[in-house]
Amino acid sequence: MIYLYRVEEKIISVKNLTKQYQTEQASGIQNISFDIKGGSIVAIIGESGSGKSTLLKSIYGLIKVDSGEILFNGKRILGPDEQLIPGHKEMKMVTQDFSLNIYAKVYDNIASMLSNTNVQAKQEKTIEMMEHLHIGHLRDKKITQLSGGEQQRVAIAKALVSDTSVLLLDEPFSQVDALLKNQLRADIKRIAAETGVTVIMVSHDPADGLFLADELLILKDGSLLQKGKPAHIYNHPDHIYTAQILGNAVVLKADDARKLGLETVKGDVVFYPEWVDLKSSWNSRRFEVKDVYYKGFYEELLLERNGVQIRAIQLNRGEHKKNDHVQANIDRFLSF
Ligand SMILES: Nc1ncnc2c1ncn2[C@@H]1O[C@H](COP(=O)(O)OP(=O)(O)OP(=O)(O)O)[C@@H](O)[C@H]1O
Repeated sequence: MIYLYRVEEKIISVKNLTKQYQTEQASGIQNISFDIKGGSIVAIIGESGSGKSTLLKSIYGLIKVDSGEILFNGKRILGPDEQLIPGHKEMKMVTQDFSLNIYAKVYDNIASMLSNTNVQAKQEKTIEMMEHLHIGHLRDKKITQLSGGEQQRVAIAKALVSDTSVLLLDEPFSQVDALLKNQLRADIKRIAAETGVTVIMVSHDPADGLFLADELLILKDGSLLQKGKPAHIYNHPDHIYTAQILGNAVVLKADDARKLGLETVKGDVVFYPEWVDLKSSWNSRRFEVKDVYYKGFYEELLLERNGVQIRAIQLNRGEHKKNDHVQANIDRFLSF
């Protein structure tokens, strides 16, 4: 497959996009602007109702927006009222139901996206795409004979086979278990690198974006809170919500923060549990371990001092137990 776009080139520009639904509460998306580089993986993260699907469908041209515009390589994307078949020919969207012909074979599902003008080219492209997705061995199976993860791969192969530049994924991992999810995330990353396709995905699970994305977009109540590289946003969140959704951050009111000796000029104090350094000690920073939560390869401790509770990570499982006293230094914190 041809590498279609260099990473630095802007493929999509969203400008001041607003869509309000006619409901009593404010809903939809408000005045959203951002650019997407060709060949990158972008994850739109936010809780249910934050406007993720509205934004994704608008980019694809499925929603008539109230104001603003979306440009694809500099050209305005038309809304559903402006063309006969809504959507965009260089983009494909994979929805949660995969939209496959369940009675047809894997090969035919994928090949159906290509024209019959050159039968040999059609065959070669279909086989090449099946190989990219590691589903060549499933070629003659019917969709009903496949697992959820296999169906997902077929859906992605079908979406990518017809020279697609942008793959839109709506909650791609919602139907699969944790083990398969890790595999599919890695697959999407590999396929994007191999084909050069731009991926825009929507997820309510921030771990998807942190693992996969070159850029994260954090949405809340229809507004774009922050956009940037996952590690940057994680370490420098602009909003408390971002720190909470990405890393289950501890949030303390200024009064409570002061009770722990944290001086803040502004309101709330925010830090991630892994920013707390634990030591067995009896000096003034003593916390009581109120509870221990098992998390697999680590434990999370619920700590209390002067009536204020915080959480910390304990990698050395069992080192500090319930009712123990520990020294907890909050190495870094943010003020909001
Ligand atoms: N067709 C519609 N008519 C009225 N309101 C809608 C419509 N579609 C979405 N909304 C509302 O707009 C807001 C954003 O919805 P959207 O589906 O974009 O959010 P989301 O982040 O994708 O949520 P989820 O993760 O639950 O799918 C919600 O308050 C939702 O109820």
